[in-house]
Amino acid sequence: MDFLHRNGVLIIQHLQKDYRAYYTFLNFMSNVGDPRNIFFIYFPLWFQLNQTVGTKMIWVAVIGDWFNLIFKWILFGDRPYWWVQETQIYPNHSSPCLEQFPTTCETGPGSPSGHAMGSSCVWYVMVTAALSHTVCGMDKFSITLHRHAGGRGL
Ligand SMILES: O=P(O)(O)OC[C@H]1O[C@@H](O)[C@H](O)[C@@H](O)[C@@H]1O
Repeated sequence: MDFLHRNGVLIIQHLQKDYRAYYTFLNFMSNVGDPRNIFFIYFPLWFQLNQTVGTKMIWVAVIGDWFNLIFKWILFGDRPYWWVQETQIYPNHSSPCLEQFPTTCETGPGSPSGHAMGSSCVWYVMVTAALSHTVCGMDKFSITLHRHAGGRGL
């Protein structure tokens, strides 16, 4: 497990150091996908626009959170920012310094990440809804075009 955590810390350090320029963008994407927005924003909004997508959104929130809770009970994983303080693998107080953000300062088990699971579900529902809307719109457009061309005998 230490091997996994150690490599996780290396990846976090790499992202925090080399992708600092993308901080605003990544933080924005993370906040947009925040599962708590489902109840306050996405579900009411989508339910007005499209009931199927709205219902899908609420099911994703409920089932995703439930699975996350079960997996957290089973895995009971350490969070990187406390693991680096507790592990003995870094000699003489040489533990790496990891930057923390409001969403990472949680006190419960960290694995699997509820934020990552929830955000990917939110993004999946929104992207598939947007894609099917676009494809549907293009299909209607091509049918209209076809009829129009057929009516003119082209
Ligand atoms: O399990 P993680 O990754 O710390 O994420 C949990 C948190 O993720 C956030 O996105 C949710 O808004 C919080 O409600 C939740 O507690």
